[in-house]
Amino acid sequence: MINVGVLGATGAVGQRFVQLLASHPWFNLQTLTASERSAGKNYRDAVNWRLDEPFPDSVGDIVVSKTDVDSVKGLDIVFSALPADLATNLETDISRAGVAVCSNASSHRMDKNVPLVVPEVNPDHLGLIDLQRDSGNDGFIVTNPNCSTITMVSALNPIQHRGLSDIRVATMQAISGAGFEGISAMSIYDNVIPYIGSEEKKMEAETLKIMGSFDGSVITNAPFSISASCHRVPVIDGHTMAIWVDTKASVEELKNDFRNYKAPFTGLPTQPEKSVLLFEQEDRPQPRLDRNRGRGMTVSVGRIREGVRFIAMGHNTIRGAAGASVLNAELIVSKKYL
Ligand SMILES: NC(=O)C1=CN([C@@H]2O[C@H](COP(=O)(O)OP(=O)(O)OC[C@H]3O[C@@H](n4cnc5c(N)ncnc54)[C@H](OP(=O)(O)O)[C@@H]3O)[C@@H](O)[C@H]2O)C=CC1
Ligand SMILES: N[C@@H](CC(=O)OP(=O)(O)O)C(=O)O
Repeated sequence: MINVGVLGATGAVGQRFVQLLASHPWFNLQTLTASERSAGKNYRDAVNWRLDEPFPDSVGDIVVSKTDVDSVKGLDIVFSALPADLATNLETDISRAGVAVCSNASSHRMDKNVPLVVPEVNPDHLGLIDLQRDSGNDGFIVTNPNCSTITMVSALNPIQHRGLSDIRVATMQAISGAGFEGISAMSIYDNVIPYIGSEEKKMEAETLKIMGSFDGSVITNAPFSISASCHRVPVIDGHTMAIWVDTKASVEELKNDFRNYKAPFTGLPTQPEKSVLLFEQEDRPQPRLDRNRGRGMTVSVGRIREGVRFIAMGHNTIRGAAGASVLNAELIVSKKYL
């Protein structure tokens, strides 16, 4: 078994990590950290469990640790669900202490030697781990993208080989993306908020890195332009987006690409049967009906029309956050980086 911990284990993403790791077949969840407010309490007393899934009793007696390097030294992997300002230095320090960090936080995503990975899209970018290890330290940082970015690149991946240019996207993002205390009911009920801080820049920059090519030493950005407009809507979980792409391929060719798409690997425990699912019905996908497909790991697409325009939707705290990080860790193990 591989010994793992979760940083920020009491938060919205942290609870998803705990749910996914409590009975994971490869990973032994040993350490849970949070703020000084929670440290020293049993996890069951520290956490306000807010997921639909039942609280995993097997981890209830773990005593929550402070979030520092000493608390996680000796673990094989830590999963980070920390606020980005805290993650910046701490993730670096933890990796320098010899621990592999699989992070959800945005702090290191665009660092030159840090892989920003969606396993189905750019597994080869894990090669950057070797460059991080050039300094003689076994630890490293691997990141997963922003939740909207993950949904979009997962949906573009099956059709990227057609040659894409001038990508435009308009998102409709769930409120769980802002964290448990992130947005008040008075702000979002009966409303749409046409602004999510830094989200558009992240979608644009991260997509070009992930869909770019890696030659063993540097990543060259993907050769298309991308323009994003991001909006918060009153949905609990599941980010939906309308995507426009310029391509010479026909609608029927693109539908066949989605129908025939297979992930480039098998056998990872968190991998869904279908990473991308094409809906033929004209009113799907919908977040309430489709976000839990593939245990929250399937990205659903539909309404592919001339233009070319289509809809994509993914569970933002599973496929878009904790599940993405756990799948990255499984890929890291399967590729023998650990
Ligand atoms: N991939 C993606 O797109 C997504 C990424 N995220 C990212 O994941 C991270 C966590 O987000 P989310 O779960 O929504 O946030 P929450 O606010 O729900 O949780 C924050 C967590 O961090 C802990 N924490 C807060 N302050 C401190 C501190 N000073 N020292 C130590 N621990 C602290 C909290 O502990 P306590 O309970 O004790 O206060 C809690 O466990 C963020 O970086 C966010 O941007 C989020 C959603 C999707
Ligand atoms: N900003 C995203 C969630 C998030 O935290 O993104 P990031 O991991 O890029 O900070 C949302 O609100 O839906």
